Formats: sequence, structure tokens, C-alpha cells
Amino acid sequence: MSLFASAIRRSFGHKPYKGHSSQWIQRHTTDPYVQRAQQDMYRSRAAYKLKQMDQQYSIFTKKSVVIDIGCFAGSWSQVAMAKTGAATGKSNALVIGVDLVEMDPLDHHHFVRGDIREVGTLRKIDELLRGRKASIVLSDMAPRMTGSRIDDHIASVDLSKAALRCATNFLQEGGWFVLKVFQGGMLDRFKAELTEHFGKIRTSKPKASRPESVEVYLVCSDFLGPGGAGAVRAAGAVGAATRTKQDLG
Ligand SMILES: C[S@@+](CC[C@H](N)C(=O)[O-])C[C@H]1O[C@@H](n2cnc3c(N)ncnc32)[C@H](O)[C@@H]1O
Repeated sequence: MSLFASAIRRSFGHKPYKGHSSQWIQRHTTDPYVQRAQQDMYRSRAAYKLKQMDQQYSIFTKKSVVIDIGCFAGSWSQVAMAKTGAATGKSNALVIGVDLVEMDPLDHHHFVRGDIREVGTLRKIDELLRGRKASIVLSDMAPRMTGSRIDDHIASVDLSKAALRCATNFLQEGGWFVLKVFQGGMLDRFKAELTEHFGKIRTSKPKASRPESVEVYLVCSDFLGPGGAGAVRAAGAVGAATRTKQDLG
């Protein structure tokens, strides 16, 4: 057994890979990001995807208020806690994680167990925000995989729409929305929907995302606020009409 595999065994118990195929175990134990995550004390290799996107787009600032949807096992929340200063417990920053699955607690982190598609879950997030708006909404949610590419794509777009509902409810104007979605035929229409709410949308495939994976990330910024682009267009039209009236004297 390799040194790394025996270290994992020590950390995670006698049969850490029970239920996984030999192909999965081989890929997992030789993956450099898995090894780095061990060394850096991240709960999963997914941490590096968020870190790489932050390096490229500068998403986090100190004191940000973050909602991390689909947060289990917690590595995105760990990154968010460190980047915003919430991990110190002395900052104004706030990180709220949401997942269907119970998560081992992180210091100064707020966890909601629930389904993001349900109103009750949104209500719990609202209570934790105590009247504040979020500066960043993250979603690394993945559906339960069926093995059918098209079904997994549809389920991923459904989850993304639920994450978008959460983002439009809680984001402050100018805020960020970073989400994972599986590529497929409905992606372009979903992106068009996002343009109704965000000034900029970029598609990202961070290095830590396995090339063979169908996942991509959408990095949306400049949240347009309630009413979205429709409201902005209407305000523009009112402004233009007022200016024309003034011009006409
Ligand atoms: C790939 S994992 C997230 C990994 C995480 N970002 C990390 O860094 O450890 C996807 C998570 O999405 C969660 N999820 C899937 N559907 C959900 C839903 N409807 N509401 C909340 N969480 C959901 C799953 O339970 C799973 O834990």
C-alpha cells in the first residue's frame, strides 16, 4: 500500500473506499489535488476549483456574506471562510452553507440542512441573514447521478434554476453567483435566462475540474437587482424619455 493510501486509511478509518470501483480508487489515490487537499486540510479536492476561479475573477472580499449551496463535505465553505475572514469569528463576514446531507460543523460557519428547492429552506437562510443581503451565492450542487447523460443534464439544470431563485432572492445589487452545471442541450437557454439577472456571465473550467467531467462553472457578476434586466431596461427608457423631454425644452 502506498504511503498516501495508508495515510488516508489512518485518517478515514479502515475501509475508506468501501462501495467505490477499483477504477475510482485508482484515480482518487493518484490525483494530485486529492493529495494536496489532504496536506492543506481541505475536506475535498473541490476546494481548488473555487480557489482557481477566485484567482481568475477575484470573487471574494473581506467581510463578504456568502451562501454556499450544496456545501457538503465543506471545502468550498472552508475556502469562503478563509477568504472572507469569517473563520476568525471576529469579522463581519458570514458564511451560510446548505445541503441535503448533514455536515460536520466548521467553526463560525452556519449550516442549514435542507433542500434548496423548498421554501422552508429559503426561510431558514433568510433568518440567518438577519436582514443582510448576500454578496456571493455559490452552488456546487450535483444531482444524484443516473448514468444517463441527458437525464443528469436536465437534473443539473433544474438544480441550477433553484440556485438562481435563491440568488435572486438574497443577492445585493452588484453581487456574484458562481454555479456548477452539467453541459448539454439546455445550457444555452439557461445562460440566456441568467443574462436577465447579471451584467456579466463567464463560463469557466478550472484546472482542478477533471477534463473528462461534463461539469462547467458559470461565473456571474454584476447582479442587476430585483426585476432584473427588465427593470433596468424600463429605467433606461424612463431616463431616455425624460432626457428627450428636456432636450425638446
Ligand atoms: C459535489 S457536492 C459539493 C461539494 C462541496 N462544494 C465541497 O466543496 O465539499 C454536491 C452536493 O450538492 C448537494 N445537493 C444536491 N441537491 C441538493 C439540493 N436540492 N439542495 C441542497 N443540496 C443539494 C448534495 O447533497 C452534495 O452534497
